[in-house]
Amino acid sequence: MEKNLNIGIVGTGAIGRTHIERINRKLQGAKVTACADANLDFCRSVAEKYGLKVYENGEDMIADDKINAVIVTTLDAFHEEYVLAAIKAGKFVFCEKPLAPEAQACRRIAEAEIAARRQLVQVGFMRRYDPGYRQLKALIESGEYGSPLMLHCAHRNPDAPGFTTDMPVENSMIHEIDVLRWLIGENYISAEVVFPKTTKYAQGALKDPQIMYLTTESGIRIDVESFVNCRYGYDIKCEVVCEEGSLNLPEPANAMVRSKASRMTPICRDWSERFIEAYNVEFQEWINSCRAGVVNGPSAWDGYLGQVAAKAASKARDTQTRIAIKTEPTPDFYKK
Ligand SMILES: NC(=O)C1=CN([C@@H]2O[C@H](COP(=O)(O)OP(=O)(O)OC[C@H]3O[C@@H](n4cnc5c(N)ncnc54)[C@H](O)[C@@H]3O)[C@@H](O)[C@H]2O)C=CC1
Ligand SMILES: O=C1[C@H](O)[C@H](O)[C@@H](O)[C@H](O)[C@H]1O
Repeated sequence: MEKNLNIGIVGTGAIGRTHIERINRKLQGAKVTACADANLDFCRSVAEKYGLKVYENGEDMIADDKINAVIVTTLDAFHEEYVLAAIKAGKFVFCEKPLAPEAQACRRIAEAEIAARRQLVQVGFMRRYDPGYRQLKALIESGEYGSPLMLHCAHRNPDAPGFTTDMPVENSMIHEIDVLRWLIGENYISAEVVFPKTTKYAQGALKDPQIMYLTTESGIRIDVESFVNCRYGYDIKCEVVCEEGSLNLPEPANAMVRSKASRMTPICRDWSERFIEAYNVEFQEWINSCRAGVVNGPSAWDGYLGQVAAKAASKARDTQTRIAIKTEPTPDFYKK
């Protein structure tokens, strides 16, 4: 049996700490043993809590022979440098979404991986590991309900302090962009974004809600509502309308409470709660695959395809026109 992984994490912020907690206190086969972060003081406090070694910079940690695998949970703008450092060091690297804010940066990472002749990168598109989305994929692939024709989706947050109009597509709906392409097995050919009436709860100039329309190669029409100030909870919906049936993403199994002549079923408050099982499955499978020497989760090319679509949707939003989504042919290196 392969030895346990010693993982180094760059980025001890909100989601970085949830990943340390799940790997070191719940999952098997690996431990986060080291960390680095631009905010060194806070990084030290996290290291003290979990007994980690602190590195003053991420590159030194990544290069250390004692580190077998890397997790990147910094702000988006710094993903590329650390992912490239991990590839250069020949180490498996899990990078939270997005792989990088610009599609060309994702291409640079893919080219570095191809040059290294080893697939080392996995991108944190955790919805592919959610049991509900996996059920939907199995139902579609069964063929029992005919072909998908339309998808109706919603991605709602109770609130989103500091959100600006450019964020719903590239920070939030990037999840739908990836998971829906995985779900139906088709690439996108165009994007549009429209603005319904803005809620009074939108801060500053934020336009909220927004609706993104995607069209796939075979003509499937997808609408994704992003409503980041819905007030009532964190609510994710996905309906796949097929020729002979409608397939719906299951709600999390929260107990219904009957009290005072009423019924109440709690709704999740954020993604860490709604997708807790997806994150755990995602990381256990990543750990297992790293120990086996072959990673097979969302690749750097998936990261590139997602970013190209997201940038097209952003341009559609800013120009209020339909924008074509054009990607480079998939390199043989990434063909399953
Ligand atoms: N998969 C998912 O559902 C989610 C993914 N994310 C992604 O995770 C990443 C982190 O998000 P949060 O934890 O919410 O942000 P955060 O702001 O809480 O943490 C980011 C951390 O990065 C550190 N940092 C910034 N620049 C750095 C640099 N140059 N070198 C090293 N460290 C640096 C900051 O000091 C901070 O500790 C983002 O890319 C975000 O898109 C975030 C939330 C959910
Ligand atoms: O990555 C995420 C989370 O997973 C949520 O789904 C989004 O609403 C959030 O904006 C984003 O940071």
